[in-house]
Amino acid sequence: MRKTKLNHIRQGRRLSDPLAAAILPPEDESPVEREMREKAESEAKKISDHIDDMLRQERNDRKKSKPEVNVLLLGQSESGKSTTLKQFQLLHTPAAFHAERIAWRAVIYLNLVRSIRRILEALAPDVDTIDDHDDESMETASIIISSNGRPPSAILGTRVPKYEHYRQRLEPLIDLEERLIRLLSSSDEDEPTQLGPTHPDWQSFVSGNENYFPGQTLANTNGRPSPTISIPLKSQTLSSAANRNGGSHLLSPNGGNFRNREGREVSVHTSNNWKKYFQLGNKSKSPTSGEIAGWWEDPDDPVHALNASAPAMLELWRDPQVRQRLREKRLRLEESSGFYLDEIPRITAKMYIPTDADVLKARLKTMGVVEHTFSIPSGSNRGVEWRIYDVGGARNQRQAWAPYFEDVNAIIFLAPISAFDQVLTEDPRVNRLEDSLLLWKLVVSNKLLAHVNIVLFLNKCDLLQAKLDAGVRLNQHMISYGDRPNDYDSVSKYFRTKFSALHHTYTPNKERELYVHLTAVTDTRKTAVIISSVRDIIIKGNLRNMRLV
Ligand SMILES: Nc1nc2c(ncn2[C@@H]2O[C@H](COP(=O)(O)OP(=O)(O)OP(=O)(O)O)[C@@H](O)[C@H]2O)c(=O)[nH]1
Ligand SMILES: [Mg+2]
Repeated sequence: MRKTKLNHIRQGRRLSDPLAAAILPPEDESPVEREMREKAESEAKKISDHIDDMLRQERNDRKKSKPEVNVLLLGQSESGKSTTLKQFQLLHTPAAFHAERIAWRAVIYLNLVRSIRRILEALAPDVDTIDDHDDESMETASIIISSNGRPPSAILGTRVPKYEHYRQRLEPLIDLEERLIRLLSSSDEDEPTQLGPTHPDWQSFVSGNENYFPGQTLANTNGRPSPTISIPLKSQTLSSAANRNGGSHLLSPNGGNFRNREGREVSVHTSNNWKKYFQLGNKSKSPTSGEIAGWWEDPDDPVHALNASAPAMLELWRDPQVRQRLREKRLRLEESSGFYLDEIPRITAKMYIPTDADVLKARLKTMGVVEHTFSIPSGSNRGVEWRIYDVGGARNQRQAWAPYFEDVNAIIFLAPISAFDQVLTEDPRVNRLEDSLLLWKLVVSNKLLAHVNIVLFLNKCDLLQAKLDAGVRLNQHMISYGDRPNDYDSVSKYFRTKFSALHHTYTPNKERELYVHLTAVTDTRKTAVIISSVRDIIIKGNLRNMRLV
C-alpha cells in the first residue's frame, strides 16, 4: 500500500518538482535502509524544530525588548546639567547613587579647598593690581562688572590685617589640593589616555584652544567622544603633573603662592576611574592586619590634612573683616561650591560621609559626554529604557553635541537665570545670560531637532531669588528690562516670556509645544516632581508618534 503511494508521488513529482523527487527515498530501499533513513529524518526534524524554536524566541525577545528614549541635557557650563542627571539617578537608581556617595568625598574636599583658596586670593594685599578679567580660576565667581569693567570696590576696601596669619596657617591646603587632583586623576594602566604631557594635544588643551576636541584623540565611536571630566587645577599642579609624567614644564611652579592667578583645568576619565581611590572598600582593608578599617584610620587619607586645617578655615570664614572684603569684591561664593564653607566642621570631620545634598552640590565640570541608562516601568509591564546624555557645556565642548542630535527624542535645556550679572569663564567678555539666550536660539531653530520635544529649565531660581533680595538689579545688566519691578515673580516671568518668544519665532516646527519650568535642581523634592512631569510629557507627547506607548 505504502509502496504504491510512494510510486504514485514519485511519478507525479518527477515531472513537476525535481527537488522533491531528489530527496525521495530510492525505489529499491530495503527495510533496514528505510529504518536508518527514517531515524536520520527524525533527528534532522528535531534539529530543525529546535532552530525554529530559537528563531521564534528571538522574535519574541525582540518584540519584548524595551523601547528606548534618548534625552539630551543641554545648556552652558554650570547651568546644572550634571546636577539634573544626578537627580535622575537619585530618583531611578537610588542604590547606585548611594553606593557612589562616598566617592564624591574627594570632589567635595577639593571644592572646599578651592573656596578657601579663592578667599585668600581675594584678600591678598596687592590683588587689586591684577585685572579680575584675567582670572580663569574664578570659575564661578559672580563679579558685577561696573561701567569701566572692574568692580568699583576692588580699588579701595577693607584690609584684612590677619591675611598673612591665615595664609601661613592654610598653606598645607596647597599641597592637599594638588594631592586630591592627583588622586582623582590617577591614571589607570588600562586606560587609553592618561593624564600628562604625553598627550599630543596637551599644550593646546591647557591653553584653552577652541579647536581642541577630546574625541579626536580618545576612543571614539560614531563621532561620540569618550567621556571625561575636568577638575579645576592651578598652574603649579599642572607643572607637577608634567614632572611626574616625565614631560616638559608647561608652567613653572611658584612656590605654592596662594595668589597664583592662572587657574587651569585638567581632564580625567569619568569611567568611574576617578571614583576608584575614594570608594569604600579600596582603602578599607588594613595592609598590616588585614582587618577592615575606615579611611579615617588610614594615615595617608586626605581627610587628616583637611581636618588639621579646619580651625584655620573656620576662623577665616567667620572673620567679619574677611566677609566684609568679600562683599566689597562682590565675590559670591554661595553661587559656586562655597556652600561647603558653612559646613566646615561637618565636612572636615574624620568620619564624614557625604549626604545626598552634598553630592548634588559637588561641582565637577563635565568634558565630553556622559551617558546614564535606566529603566522606568510603564503601564504595560515592558517599561522604557531611558538614556540620558549629559554633555560638557563650556564653549569648547559644544562641538561634541551634534552627533547626539540624530537619535534624540527629547532635550532638557537648562538656562541658569540667576547668572544675569555673570560672565563666561571661557570668555569673560560674554554675559552668561546672553550666552544662554544665544545657545537657546541655536537649539530651537535647529532643523535636525525640529521634531524633538524640548523642555526648558529656567534654573538656579533659588540663587535668583537671593540675588534679587540682596538688591542686585536686573536692569543694570539687561537694559531692556527697563523699570519693571525687580522682584522674583516679575523677573522670572520676564525670562520665561523672553525664552518662549525666541522659541516661538525660531522653531522650524510651529506645532511644537514648549514646556517651561522654573527650577532649582539642587532641590531634590521639587525636582522629583518636575522630573516626573517631564517624563510624562516626553513619553506621551513625543513617543506617542513613535508607538512606544
Ligand atoms: N543653588 C543652586 N546651585 C545649583 C543649581 N543647579 C546647579 N547648581 C550648582 O551649580 C554647579 C554647577 O552645576 P553642574 O550641574 O555641574 O553644571 P553643568 O551644567 O553640568 O556644567 P558643565 O559640566 O561645565 O557643563 C554645581 O555646584 C551645582 O551644585 C541650582 O538650581 N541652585
Ligand atoms: Mg556637567
